Amino acid sequence: MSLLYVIVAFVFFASILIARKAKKKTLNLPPGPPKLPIIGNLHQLGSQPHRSISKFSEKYGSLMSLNFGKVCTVVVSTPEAARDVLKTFDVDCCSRPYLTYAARITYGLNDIAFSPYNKYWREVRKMAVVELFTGKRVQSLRHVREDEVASFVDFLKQSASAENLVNFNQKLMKLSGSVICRVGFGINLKGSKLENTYDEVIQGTMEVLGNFAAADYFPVIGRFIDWITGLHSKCEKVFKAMDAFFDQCIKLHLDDESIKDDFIALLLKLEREETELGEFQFTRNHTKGILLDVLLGGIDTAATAMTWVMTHLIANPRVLKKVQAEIREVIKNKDDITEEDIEGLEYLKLVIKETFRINPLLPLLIPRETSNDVKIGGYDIPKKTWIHVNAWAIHRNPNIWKDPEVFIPERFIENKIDYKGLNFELLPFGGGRRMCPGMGMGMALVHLTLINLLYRFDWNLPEGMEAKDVDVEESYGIVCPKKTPLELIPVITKWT
Ligand code: HEM
Repeated sequence: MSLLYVIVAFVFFASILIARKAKKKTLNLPPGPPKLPIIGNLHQLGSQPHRSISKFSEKYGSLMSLNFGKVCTVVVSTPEAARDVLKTFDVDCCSRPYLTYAARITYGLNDIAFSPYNKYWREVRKMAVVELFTGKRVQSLRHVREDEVASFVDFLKQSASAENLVNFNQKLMKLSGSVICRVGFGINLKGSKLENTYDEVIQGTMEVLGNFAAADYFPVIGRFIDWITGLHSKCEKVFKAMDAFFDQCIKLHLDDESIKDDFIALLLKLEREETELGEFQFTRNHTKGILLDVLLGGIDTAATAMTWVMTHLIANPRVLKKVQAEIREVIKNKDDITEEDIEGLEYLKLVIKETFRINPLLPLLIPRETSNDVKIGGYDIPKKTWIHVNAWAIHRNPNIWKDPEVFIPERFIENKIDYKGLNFELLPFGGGRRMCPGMGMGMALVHLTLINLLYRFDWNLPEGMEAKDVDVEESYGIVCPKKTPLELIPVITKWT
């Protein structure tokens, strides 16, 4: 009798497997390069996946299939295909894949950026857009940006007097971190007990999330590999440090109820009011998950964007001269530079756009996952396929951009393409439902800082170096920074 059960079970499972295989065979999947058994195309990613993938897309087209271990992915690399994914079929393509270490660090996906597309995400994203990232809130926090930029300018004056080199990668990260800590956590980092913990938390989290995680691609054995490489224990260590950091920041708020205007105060209010998000009630873990998004989303991005703008300006003296002339003409000896001043600075806006085109900070955005079977461009894309939108490839497509490798802000004079999610040719903030909600906040700091840097100071390269020697190579991580630090000497001017 029991043998009969075994045979029936065997026939049942075998027929499911055969049916699945048959279905897969009849699917019209996007084309892609040949794959190796088990690892698929992982060996072809290289140290800069956005670049290697772009090369394959030139051969296989705007929608291309790749396999990474057990994961099936589709890479999107033209504006038309990006429009399909981010607009026409956005609702089917806007979930996120389960990433093992992101899940741990976000308190079980209780955040916005890594949460799958579900009722919780829809509610929390709505809350964030209405409460945390509104234009009004960005405005109300301008005094923080102005204070921090002013003390950065003081630091630059001292460096200029001593003719010291300033490491932009490092110093702009500090500036951006100080702003986010005040805006998000209500703490003044400088000289505080949390300063060292903060460095450990930020760097550690970026490293854990930027590392290759075998667990995401190979069931069972992947976790073992991560355990051997030390990623697992590193993640646990970083998680503990981060959790302790959040607890200390939250305690400061609970001890002093007069702290009202930052993100923690707002999130604690939602906890107290027992706000409902979908089927869930807003808890401390949600507060911490969202704080993590603010740390990750807010610090590296703005700092790296400013470093890239300065890098391209130094490498292109003609553009630097032109943008400084514009700023000095518009600001005209006004000492209190404000964020509104960006309005009159048309050329600076073009410089920033061109920087985002040539160096999108997240070249493959954040991976998406289909939540239904979907047909795009005549191809079948099954449920649970990962989708990478290769913004880097789109930004360098020679059919859209003439001389795509060259830094030419003037290309945007006639061309009205913008980065606010409506033009699929330029996607530094992504697009569709998952588009970056912190764009206004990030850009406010980028604008104010750049106006100050370019209005008040001239900039010299280190002794013996010329503009043509400036290295514009990027390295790969969760955000793509300049590979070698940008080091410049500030020079006092009559506008300082
Ligand atoms: C120059 C600055 C910034 C750039 C270039 C940038 C870029 C991006 C990109 C490319 C995405 C992925 C979009 C997608 O998957 O389609 C994203 C998502 C996100 N960003 Fe930003 N970002 C910036 C600033 C900020 C700031 C200041 C915050 C918060 C304080 C923030 C919070 C987020 C969050 C929470 C998400 C996830 C959205 C979701 O999945 O629903 N970002 N950002």
